[in-house]
Formats: sequence, C-alpha cells, structure tokens
Amino acid sequence: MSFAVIQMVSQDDIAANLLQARRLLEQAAAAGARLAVLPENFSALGRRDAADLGRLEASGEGPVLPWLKRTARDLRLWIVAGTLPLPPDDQPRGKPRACSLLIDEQGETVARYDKLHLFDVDVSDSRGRYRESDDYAHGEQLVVADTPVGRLGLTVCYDLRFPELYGALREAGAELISAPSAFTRVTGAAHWDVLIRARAIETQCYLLAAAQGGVHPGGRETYGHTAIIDPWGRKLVERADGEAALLAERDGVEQASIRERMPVVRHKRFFAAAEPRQPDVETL
Ligand SMILES: O=C(O)CNC(=O)[C@H](CS)NC(=O)CCC(=O)C(=O)O
Repeated sequence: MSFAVIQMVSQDDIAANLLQARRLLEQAAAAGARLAVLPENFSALGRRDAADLGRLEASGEGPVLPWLKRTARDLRLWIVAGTLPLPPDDQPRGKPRACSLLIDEQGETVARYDKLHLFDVDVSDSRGRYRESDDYAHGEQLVVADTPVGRLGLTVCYDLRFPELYGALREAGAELISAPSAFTRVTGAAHWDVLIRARAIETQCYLLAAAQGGVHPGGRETYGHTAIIDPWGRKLVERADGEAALLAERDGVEQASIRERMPVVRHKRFFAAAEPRQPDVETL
C-alpha cells in the first residue's frame, strides 16, 4: 500500500496552483499511491485574503472544495488537502482556520483538522516577521482517521515543534502522520530534518512531510525537502525543491515489530494534558 507526498511552489493564482496540483496528483495515482498529501496552502500562497477565500468556500461558491472532490473521485485517490482557509462549520462567517481536510476516493470529506499552533514568530532574517494569527484562528482538537494505508493523524507545519500533539496522536492510534508544511528557508535549514525525523522516531509512525519548496510571491522562500520518514527514522524519499510527487510504501509488519521491541508507549512516565488547552482569554 503506497502513499505519496507532493511538493509544490505555489503562487497567488489559485487556478494555476490547482493545475499544478492536478498534474502531481495524477503522477502519484499513476504510480500506485492510494493516498497523497498536498503541502500547506497548496491552492494559494502569499495572499492576505484568507477570510474572503474561506467564506467563499464555505458558501459553496469557491473553486477549491469542488476541485478536491472531483480530483479525488477522478483519480480514485485519498487526498490530505494540505491546508486551505475555512471558517468553522458552525460559523460560516467566522475567522478562518488553517484547515487540513481528508478527502476519500469518492470525493467525500471524512475528517477536518484545524491547525492548533499558529506561526507568530520573528525569524532572524530580513523579512522574517510572521503573524499567522492576524489572518487565522487556531483549532481546538486532535484528529485521527482511518484510511486504506492505515490510521492517520493530521498535523500542519509549525505543529512539528510541539511533540505533545504527536504523542497524543500516537496514543489515539495513529500509524501515519501528515505534516503539510511551508517552512521558512531559514528555520527549515536549521530544524526541518531533525523535527520530522524526531516526530517519526518518537511516535513510531510514518511521517508524511509535504512541503512548499521554492520562491513565492513577494520573494518569500520556503525550504522544501519534502520527505517520507519511516517509524525507525529512515528517510525513504526526499526532494530539495521544485515540484515533485514522491512515493513510499508502508511496511506494517516492520512497524509492528519496532513497536513491540521498543514499547515506548508502555514505558511512558510523564503525561501531557489529553486535550489542547482552551483558547487564551483576551486580557488587557
Ligand atoms: O502563510 C502562508 O502563506 C503559508 N503558511 C505558512 O507559511 C505557515 C504559517 S505563516 N508557516 C509556518 O507555519 C512555518 C513554520 C516554520 O517555518 C517553522 O516552524 O520554522
């Protein structure tokens, strides 16, 4: 049972990004992938109109959700739709979440994960001030779902720095974890490789790390290095930058053997809170 990670160099033109994504998903499906992970903000990168885009999609008039449905069905492929801005289901006019949808091969949405940790960070480079929370609100729960390649835990990008989330996904039964990303060049060069391998090793899961890799509008550069890491921490595939569809296969027997021979879940002595903490109360 193989799965794919897709690397893109998304721009601010949604139609062009969807064409690029379609080509890469076709390659993945033709090579035999049953599930493919798109990168963070695959459909639009470098725009500041997340609220408008999210409301448009929620109203059913947006371009991305119907495209996802159609593509999954045409290619008979499960898709982890990187991220796209979407308001909460029960507040169609609310602030968008950075939302990672899991679409099945019939085109139905079977899970929705809203990015828990928002990237409000001053990176030490010339243009490096990021305030994701200006445009997005954070999510509030963990999400795992069953897929044909195994039980999947969903995460996004900056989440990679919060191992408690990954530990909780493992305890919720995850066998694979998706991490669609758009790491900055600077932080990626310093930390990406260690973060994705550490999350795979400590959870004994396959890490499906699908990244943006190249130059985007405004000269912003992402680190790329899309990869699949196996539960022993081996890098099965990797691409430094540019468009790519990379495949690997799950070895469930080996994964079970690693978990049995090194039963870290049973050895655990410190426990993080089971639920993410509630949204911060605004104080003056
Ligand atoms: O804003 C967009 O257009 C796309 N979204 C992103 O790039 C997101 C939020 S700004 N990036 C990250 O989370 C980078 C994390 C990172 O680089 C790190 O943890 O070091």
